[in-house]
Amino acid sequence: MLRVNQFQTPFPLIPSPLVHCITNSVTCETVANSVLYIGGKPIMTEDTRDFSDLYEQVGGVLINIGHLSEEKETAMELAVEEAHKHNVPIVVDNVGVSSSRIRKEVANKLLSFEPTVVKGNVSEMRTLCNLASHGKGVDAAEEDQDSSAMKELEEGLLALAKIHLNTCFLATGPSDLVVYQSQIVLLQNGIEALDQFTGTGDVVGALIAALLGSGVDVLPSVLQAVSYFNLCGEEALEIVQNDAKIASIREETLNQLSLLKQNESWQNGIKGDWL
Ligand SMILES: Nc1ncnc2c1ncn2[C@@H]1O[C@H](COP(=O)(O)OP(=O)(O)OP(=O)(O)O)[C@@H](O)[C@H]1O
Ligand SMILES: Cc1ncsc1CCO
Ligand SMILES: [Mg+2]
Repeated sequence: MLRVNQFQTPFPLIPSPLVHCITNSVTCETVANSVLYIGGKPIMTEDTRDFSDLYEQVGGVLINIGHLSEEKETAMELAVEEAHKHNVPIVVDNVGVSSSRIRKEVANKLLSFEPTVVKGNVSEMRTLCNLASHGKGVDAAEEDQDSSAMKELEEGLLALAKIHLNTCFLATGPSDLVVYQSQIVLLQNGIEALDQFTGTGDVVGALIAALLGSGVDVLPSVLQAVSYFNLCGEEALEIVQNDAKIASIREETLNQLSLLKQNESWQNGIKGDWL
């Protein structure tokens, strides 16, 4: 069992981290607001002329490959270089990597920069491990979520983690697999509805970048950001129970991002195990 008080709560985020996000325009606004709701400061820019000044202030960076273009690819590489120069933690979200060769090329190039965290849903992370993936577009497939597929993914991520010693790998889904060096954790919070509206994975990536940006260590940042988001979903379902329309669950999950952290014992709800 994961001991819930093993890690100090990261909230309030002090100092409030500036989180530079290069992300997709589908969920850009939701991602920016989510960073604000948990106490960070988002800035969404892809104009490389901003970067050298900006990185004097940036605490964490999110690179989400959901919407690619050649210009964006260049911006992503420059942002990662600036981040390294300034010792800024980097989160890479491999959105849609199972669905096109160019996304896989970009994902592999970004991985070679040794990001702090590399994430995706289970199908996306299978692609990164060179395992067969049934992911469709930006969504994961059920076939990639059964126990034998998860075991295979665990082994694939362990092998990647042996090569990339400074990178923590996160595969999200009904259970979330976290592999960092030789440590493996399986998290179990969340609700099914979190896979029924878009951008939940994008938000989780931004929350991780915010926690890293306020100085939280790598493994606690990943475990707490995923669990916090999923507990917000659980709270939301309780609140809207009698009106369980998907957009209401979405809205209440986002409301909970600013509310749940006011409960000092929010971590008591975390479910997970070291494997
Ligand atoms: N069936 C489920 N049960 C519980 N939690 C879930 C479920 N599906 C997803 N989640 C949670 O929702 C969050 C996003 O996971 P998901 O794997 O759907 O990301 P994603 O596919 O990258 O999302 P998106 O592309 O829409 O941004 C994670 O915190 C995950 O734990
Ligand atoms: C639907 C979609 N397409 C590209 S990015 C995105 C949002 C989920 O990440
Ligand atoms: Mg999803």
